[in-house]
Amino acid sequence: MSQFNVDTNLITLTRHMIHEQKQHPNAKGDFTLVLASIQLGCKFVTSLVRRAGIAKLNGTAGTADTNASGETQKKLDVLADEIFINALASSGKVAVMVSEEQEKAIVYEDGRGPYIVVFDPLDGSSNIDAGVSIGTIFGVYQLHDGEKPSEEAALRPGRELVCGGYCMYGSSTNLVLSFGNGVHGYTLDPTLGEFVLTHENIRIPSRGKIYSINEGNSIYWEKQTSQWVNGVKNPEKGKSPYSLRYIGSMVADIHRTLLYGGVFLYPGDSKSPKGKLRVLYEVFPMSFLIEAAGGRASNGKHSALDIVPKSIHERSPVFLGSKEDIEDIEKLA
Ligand SMILES: O=P(O)(O)OC[C@H]1O[C@](O)(COP(=O)(O)O)[C@@H](O)[C@@H]1O
Ligand SMILES: [Mg+2]
Ligand SMILES: [Mg+2]
Repeated sequence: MSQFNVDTNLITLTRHMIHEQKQHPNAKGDFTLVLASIQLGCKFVTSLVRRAGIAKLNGTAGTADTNASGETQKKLDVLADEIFINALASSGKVAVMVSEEQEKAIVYEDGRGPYIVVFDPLDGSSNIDAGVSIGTIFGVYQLHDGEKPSEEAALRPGRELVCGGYCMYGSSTNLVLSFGNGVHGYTLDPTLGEFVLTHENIRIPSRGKIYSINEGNSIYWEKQTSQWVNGVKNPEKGKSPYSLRYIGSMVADIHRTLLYGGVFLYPGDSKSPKGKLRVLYEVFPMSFLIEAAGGRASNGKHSALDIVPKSIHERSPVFLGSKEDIEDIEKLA
């Protein structure tokens, strides 16, 4: 801190990465480049989100196209996808990309690598036009020694992630990530253009007071979900019921869950037995963060990080949050 009460020694994500790189004498800086490209993507998307209404970037993309999950694409979905693909490609270190908005994986067979990046370029699309928080979700894997880049190479359990995170475009832009040991949050200083460490070592409370689920689907729920939700709404005498919070942007709902505790649920139901959220670029990175923060990530039966996806846009039910709450849900399976 300077004599004028200005922190002249800010810990930024870039600085953190350089520090991490120095801890590994054999590191060539490849991962630092990948993360620099993710940071660039997040800053670029921030600038578009902030100007979306003025620059007429709200609304659908205007094509008859839907993405691989059959959802109509918004203009910002398409732009964010292009931004991240270009940024990651220019790092020269990403051999395989899987995006929500691309039907097939993008595979580079020109010897670049060694990373695989899976991402949801813009999460919470339905909230874009209302100015509600949205985000980007990403996960990074490393190709095994001698492994050729391919779409199949991305079909690995979430436990093998080397990094998982999200960027939330809300009242501020927050980048939250983990390399497996601890979860840190950085806030974009719009004047510096840098992500500054603001939330060091985030730990999720072991039990929460909030449940987060699309309750409009309750007529379709399976017994496990109905029983647990009914339980927290109608507690035994002397205990308070849980509060309901549901934004409808996974990034924003998980951000709150990480900071305040509680649960975020997108279960399977009779309408959609596998739920809605996609394993590779929604369930895995968020599960990785939740578990690294001391919480529990489940598909209702076992850790969501142990799912082995068979296709890149596969879905899974997901139950994320405070460890004791999620264990209670698993006991009802
Ligand atoms: O409207 P629903 O069915 O409650 O679904 C909400 C969920 O869908 C999502 O918007 C899906 O993400 P995309 O916007 O990336 O397709 C999640 O962010 C959110 O948790
Ligand atoms: Mg999403
Ligand atoms: Mg999306």
